[in-house]
Amino acid sequence: MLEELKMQVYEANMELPRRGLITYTWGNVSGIDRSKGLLVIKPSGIEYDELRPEDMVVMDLEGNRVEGRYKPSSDTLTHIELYKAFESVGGIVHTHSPWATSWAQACRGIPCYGTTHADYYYGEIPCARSLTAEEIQEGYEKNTGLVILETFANRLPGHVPGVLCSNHGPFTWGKDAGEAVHNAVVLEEVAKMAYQTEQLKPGLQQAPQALQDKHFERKHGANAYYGQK
Ligand SMILES: O=C(CO)[C@@H](O)[C@@H](O)COP(=O)(O)O
Repeated sequence: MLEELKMQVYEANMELPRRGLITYTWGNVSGIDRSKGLLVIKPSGIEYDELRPEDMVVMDLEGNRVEGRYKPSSDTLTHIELYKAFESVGGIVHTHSPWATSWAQACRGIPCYGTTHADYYYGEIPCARSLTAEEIQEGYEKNTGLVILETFANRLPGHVPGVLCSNHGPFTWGKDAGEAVHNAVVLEEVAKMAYQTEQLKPGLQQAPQALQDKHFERKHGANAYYGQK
């Protein structure tokens, strides 16, 4: 079942160590088939160099395993909350990539200091609030998804394709698993640049709004013209 999606999700997972976003098994990628209401996700805790396409786990949106010999990623219920709320999203990534995770551990959103950021993320990349002790003890992974959704109450997931979870790490998404990985790579680069920018100039303001608007619009707006559009 879902052989093509399994291959896509497998390849997207394997891109994480190639891009230096993963140490050991610290991350996961999923993709969804909306017509079937099923998602495919990496199994939990299996070393990347042992992973095979057929090891990907098929889940329904209620959190039941539909196919696969392994247990799914421990973050599956977070992915499910995001898929349920963000209808345009087709792929999700979670990593502990060090620069993005450093901002998450500082419980800080990443300000938009330049056009690299604005080309992909419109405005600050937010940091979701910390979970309460009760939210951690009961339903932790689902609640991680719910606080991300709280953070997006007044944001569009298509404008800001990622978030930081306080004291934890980043989640990113996209139209499919490959685009979600692309956005994870960009987030890591932008997190590094923002840190270095603040070292060079503490107290800096975000990039001018007109510049942020121009760079986001020319790639993603109704009249986008970046590349071969
Ligand atoms: O946050 C954590 C562990 O603290 C997980 O995201 C990470 O180790 C990946 O777990 P899975 O192998 O996907 O279950």
